[in-house]
Amino acid sequence: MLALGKLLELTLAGREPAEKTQLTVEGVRMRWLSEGALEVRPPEARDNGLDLLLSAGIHGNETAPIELLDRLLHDIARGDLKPRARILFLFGNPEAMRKGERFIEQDVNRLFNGRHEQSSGSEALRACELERLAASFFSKPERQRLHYDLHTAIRGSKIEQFALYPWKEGRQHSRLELARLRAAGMEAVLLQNKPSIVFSSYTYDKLDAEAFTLELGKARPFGHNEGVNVSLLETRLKQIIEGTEPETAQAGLDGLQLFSVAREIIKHSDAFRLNLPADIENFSELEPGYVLAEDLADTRWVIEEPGARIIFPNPKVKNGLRAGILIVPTTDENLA
Ligand SMILES: O=C(O)CCC(=O)N[C@@H](CCC(=O)O)C(=O)O
Ligand SMILES: [Zn+2]
Repeated sequence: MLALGKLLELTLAGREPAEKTQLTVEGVRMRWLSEGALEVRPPEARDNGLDLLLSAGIHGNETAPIELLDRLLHDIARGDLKPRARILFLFGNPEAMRKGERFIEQDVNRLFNGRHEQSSGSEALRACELERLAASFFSKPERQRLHYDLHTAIRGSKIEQFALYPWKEGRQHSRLELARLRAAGMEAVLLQNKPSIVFSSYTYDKLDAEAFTLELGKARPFGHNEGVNVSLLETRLKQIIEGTEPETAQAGLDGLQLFSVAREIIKHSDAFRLNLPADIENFSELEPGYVLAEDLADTRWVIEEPGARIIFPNPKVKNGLRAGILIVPTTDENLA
């Protein structure tokens, strides 16, 4: 296999490849751009006009998505997968991946859309570099732009695989993209309703990509991901890459559950308390009247919304950041 197919090995070893560009037997050009960043370009005659950004390892301990991208890259480097799309593979936080940690000093996925400029340190620099790499990749006009930022969650989930769909003023969420996600195994989608500082929001908002964060299961160390079943997603990604994706019937969304954000729970101070068991699962329902969280100055987060559920509860985040999202079921009536 071509050395550049071993991007994960290079990244985990903190090594730069001797040769920065290589051609597969199929004439596919692989170009190492920077640590954890590799561009794949099909021969011009085979290029179908899709620019696909696949990122993982934004959180260094979320290894199932990293292993998935590694498998795809190996297949391309061996000539077993024959891309018709241009692809950018990104491993988001190499330093944290090497240490098996979510992040080192600060969460890279809270540093996009301008936030890295108000910060310092290696993770702020990395967020800036990821924005630059994505912007340069998505700078070609008249091409379709798609970004999947792959994650696994800190805790177990009543709904294992789901997507978060960013928001932008004046832009409608696409039914076709949701149908594609359903075919890729996603069981639910959270339709965001305000701007955000995560990577997929940056590529959606600033680079006009169709962009999603995908949650694929629970985070585990490398080699321990047999419980994370990514087979449907993997099949779909291979089809997208090879341009052989079957048409998706978009009318009914095939049972895909839709949610919207009711409220983001923001931790304001060290006095913040989240009144949930440590092992609570994502998508657990909370009854109206329940005091979910308390903070300084008698701030209380009381559930008011019927059908409310919690995702990503995390009282350990830094002050000023999201310590959970309260979501409610929604319908497909506003989809484009
Ligand atoms: O399990 C958790 O608490 C977090 C899992 C995770 O990393 N989720 C992403 C979601 C990004 C988004 O809002 O689109 C994150 O929190 O960065
Ligand atoms: Zn993550």
